[in-house]
Amino acid sequence: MSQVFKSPAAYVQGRGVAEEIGTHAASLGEHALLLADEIVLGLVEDEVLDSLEDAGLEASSVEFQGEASEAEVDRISEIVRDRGADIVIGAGGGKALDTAKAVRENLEDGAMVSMPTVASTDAPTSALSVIYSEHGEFEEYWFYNEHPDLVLVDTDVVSDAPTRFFRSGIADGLATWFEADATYRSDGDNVVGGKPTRAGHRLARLCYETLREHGRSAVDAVERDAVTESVEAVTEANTLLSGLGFESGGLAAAHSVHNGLTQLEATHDATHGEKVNIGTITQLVLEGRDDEFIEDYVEFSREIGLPTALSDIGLDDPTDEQLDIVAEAACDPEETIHNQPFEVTPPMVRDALKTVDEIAGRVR
Ligand SMILES: NC(=O)c1ccc[n+]([C@@H]2O[C@H](COP(=O)([O-])OP(=O)(O)OC[C@H]3O[C@@H](n4cnc5c(N)ncnc54)[C@H](O)[C@@H]3O)[C@@H](O)[C@H]2O)c1
Ligand SMILES: [Zn+2]
Repeated sequence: MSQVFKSPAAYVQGRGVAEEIGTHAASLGEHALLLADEIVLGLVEDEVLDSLEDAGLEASSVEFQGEASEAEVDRISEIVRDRGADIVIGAGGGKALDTAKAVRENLEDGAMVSMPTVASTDAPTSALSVIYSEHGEFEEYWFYNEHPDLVLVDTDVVSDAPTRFFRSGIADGLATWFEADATYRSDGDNVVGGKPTRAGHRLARLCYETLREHGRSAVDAVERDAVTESVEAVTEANTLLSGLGFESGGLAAAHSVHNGLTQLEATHDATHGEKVNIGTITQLVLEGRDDEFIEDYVEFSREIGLPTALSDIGLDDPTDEQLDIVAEAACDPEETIHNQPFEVTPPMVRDALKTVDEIAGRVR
């Protein structure tokens, strides 16, 4: 099978770049529709619509209801068609962006712009949506041929958002390296339909190194709504490097465990990245990493303020039956856990999850 690397056409990041969105989006179409929830509209709507209009585009907005579900995609697609828009701009967290990507698929020759207002996931750059039931359980991935035409990240907006999102994005980015490396070692498939290139693998490594080198002080800065060079570095790692790294590098156990965890309603208040961090530590245990390595990862997670115990993501005293549900879902034949360079079975995942919990109790 061939090696494949894919990416968005353009990536723009910096302080105040929301004001420039019109300049960057002008060549993509004629009528832009901004999709964002009430909170995010309150933050960026005026600025974005003004910038689009100043660049000669027609511009309007629609309120996102919060879940990246098939029903929401259908509802928004109809609004976009009614208005005759040819550019969909998703602004907000991963769910708003994933919904905007799915809506673009329903347009003929439509363009799509990702404008993450939190550096919480690596969703902005990818050509896929993670689709949930209307009640928030993971359902499936929808894959597309086209990437976002533009990804635009305003670091002033990102640093003003609650720090929890920024921490969660770091977790999503840390997982990228372990998953891309597992895929590389197993000669598994990446997410864009091929074998990983050296670029996909090395960008995942650069993501990890950037987060380990700048993560702590970037979190300190964001706690005070400050933008520093470390905040720029971590925003790029969480968004661009993690995005290219996971898609062209490949996913493995950490995200399958995340998907399994979403089966338990008790985890629904934990963010994507928070659940992924439990998935990463589970992957390290599955891989039989030595104690020092795992303890170092757990300690770093703590310093960043990321969950390391099941109770940190809402699972106080989970029963074996609950952990079996998670493990079964994580080992679904469609899951990326099978990119690990060894066979993974549900009992292995259940036992790794229990061990992760015990390690978290010991490593303080
Ligand atoms: N498609 C992909 O490649 C991919 C990759 C990773 C994650 N995901 C998906 O992304 C989703 C998780 O995304 P998420 O963690 O960003 O959460 P989210 O999209 O569920 O929620 C983000 C929340 O942050 C709020 N918000 C956004 N910007 C803000 C700001 N500047 N200030 C204050 N509040 C702000 C929004 O109102 C919303 O409530 C999951 O559905 C996950 O599966 C997709
Ligand atoms: Zn993720």
